[in-house]
Amino acid sequence: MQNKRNQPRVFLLLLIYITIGILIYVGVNSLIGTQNVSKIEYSELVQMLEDKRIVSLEIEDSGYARARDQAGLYYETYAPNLLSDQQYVYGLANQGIEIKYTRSLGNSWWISILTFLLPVFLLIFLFTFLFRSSGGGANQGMNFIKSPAKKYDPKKNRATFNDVAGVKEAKEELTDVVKFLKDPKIFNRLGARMPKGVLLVGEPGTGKTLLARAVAGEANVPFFYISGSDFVELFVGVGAARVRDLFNQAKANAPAIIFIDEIDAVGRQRGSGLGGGHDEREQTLNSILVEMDGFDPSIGIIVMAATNRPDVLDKALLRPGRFDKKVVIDRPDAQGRKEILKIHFRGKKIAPDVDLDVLARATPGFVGADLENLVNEAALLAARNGEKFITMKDCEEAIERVIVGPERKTRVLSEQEKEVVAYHELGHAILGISLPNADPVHKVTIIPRGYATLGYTLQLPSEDRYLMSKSEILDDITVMLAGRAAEEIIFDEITSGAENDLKRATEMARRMVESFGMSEKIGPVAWVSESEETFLARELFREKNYSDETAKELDSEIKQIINKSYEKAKSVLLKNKEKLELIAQYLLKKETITGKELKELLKKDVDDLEEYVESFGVSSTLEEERVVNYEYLPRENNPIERKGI
Ligand SMILES: Nc1ncnc2c1ncn2[C@@H]1O[C@H](COP(=O)(O)OP(=O)(O)OP(=O)(O)O)[C@@H](O)[C@H]1O
Ligand SMILES: [Zn+2]
Repeated sequence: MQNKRNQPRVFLLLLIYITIGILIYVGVNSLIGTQNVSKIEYSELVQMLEDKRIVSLEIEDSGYARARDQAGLYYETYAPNLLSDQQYVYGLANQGIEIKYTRSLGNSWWISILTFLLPVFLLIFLFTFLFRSSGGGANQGMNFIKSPAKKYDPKKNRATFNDVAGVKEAKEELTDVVKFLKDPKIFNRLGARMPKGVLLVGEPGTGKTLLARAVAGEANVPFFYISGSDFVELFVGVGAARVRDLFNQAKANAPAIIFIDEIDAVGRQRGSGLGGGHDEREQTLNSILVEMDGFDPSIGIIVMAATNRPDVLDKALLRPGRFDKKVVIDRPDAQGRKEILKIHFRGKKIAPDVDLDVLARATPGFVGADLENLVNEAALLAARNGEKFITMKDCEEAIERVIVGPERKTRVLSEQEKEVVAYHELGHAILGISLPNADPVHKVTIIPRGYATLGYTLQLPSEDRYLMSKSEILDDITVMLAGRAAEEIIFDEITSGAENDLKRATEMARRMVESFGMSEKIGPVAWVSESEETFLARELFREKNYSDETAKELDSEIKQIINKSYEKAKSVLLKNKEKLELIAQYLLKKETITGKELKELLKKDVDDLEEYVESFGVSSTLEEERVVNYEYLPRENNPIERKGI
């Protein structure tokens, strides 16, 4: 957002140098040199010499001659023969004319430019050198070492947790940080160790910056903001000096929060830059590490950093004592989006037909920034149409504008697509819960992420596993196939959405048969030699160490494993079909269900479940919402009183 801010400053400085150089050069030249010189022909010079009007003659090695007459006026002409014709010059000297030979520089312009550029470059070099060696940076009085960090005073422009919605878990995780900043001493007395660094991980626009500001606001401490891309500077060493300065500023204002946005811009794995080392970035990163190790946590400084690429970060950043606390900020679910919309509709005039539930449901995949954008667009549309209130129609049009807008990276699904995704994901999740050897289900969501994933079921193994038993692998395969199975059961039609599932399941089954020796019919034989282990190698060489007959057998075994697993998935889902349908309705409304919740839902009998799902998010909340909606309106503008809107 505010990157590259300092590059222009350096260029400006350079420009000033050069301009001053030119001015001085031109000025001096015109003052001393050419001021009163009149150009004359050689013959005129000879005439003047013969008339004895000339008192002195200056002959340049370039062949130019400058003469001064009795009145003190200068004349210049090109007279190369004065260089060679020593006799003539000697004669002139004898007449009492002062003769001077000089070296010329003045007449070749590039040489003149060089003569003033050289000192400029020297100066620049000197500056660079100073930056590298200037220790504390802040006190050196040089302005552009000073970190461009923006300081937010907590009193002005304060954000609190009330300004951030849809990130309940993240807020909960950060309450400790707030408590710590409010009173660092208590924490120290209790011997509790606070993290020095908190890494906020989330996609762009999910509110990482806002959340960090809210932490500062809640704790009532100053907030120092800088973006990783600000550090990327022209001169080596500036970034590192800025880091030191930033930390010094924060320490002087402690307790405080330092927020480094886009930390991946400087925090990428070292030595991974294309074309070898990236000195400046590495130095900056190093100085961040040094500063984080250096300060005493008891003074109350928390370094927060935001990224959407935690995978590329240098491992050193994530070590204990650095960014060892990680807070993930997901895209908001329907409820979260409704709350975010509420925040941004605050203080705006909206018509009673605006239904936040409907808007929230129509915007899966939207992040906070998108929703803010939506509200702004709607307000603009209302203004353009000359309306007094933002209507539902404005909002709907605004959604479209945001969707086609240049910044959005995800697509919004149609109602029907959403339904398919819901059943598909629930298929995975229900099997994941029902099968004893499958990995526990952490959550199911139909919130799209990027173009590629429409929804996903997150399974987390309960422990790190190095060995997998046959029944575990079989259950895994069944879970993978259950998405497709659910689609088939419900819609009697299958979609392309299961492509990746099928690939993974088939690959797993192939390895069972060919590498793990887990097929009863074929027995404990590894049919794939080591060099062929990888898929790529198999594709490339296609040479087998078994006969065609064996190949057929292997293929049929693989097919059998897949088919059996698929039938198993189908039978489990068929047994739970009613529940599947009810829970799918629930998932469509809620968009994300945790594994724990899903387990409990599955335990309910069908009637209870039906009641539960139907009562979710209907009438009561809608009514509540209407009341809240009206609250946004100043009383005199309340549309209830103003008929005809
Ligand atoms: N959870 C939220 N609640 C309320 N408003 C939000 C939320 N998330 C984002 N916004 C709005 O979107 C704006 C942009 O969010 P913010 O800059 O904090 O996102 P970010 O995750 O830091 O994005 P980036 O990675 O692009 O810096 C915020 O100023 C706020 O108005
Ligand atoms: Zn799937």
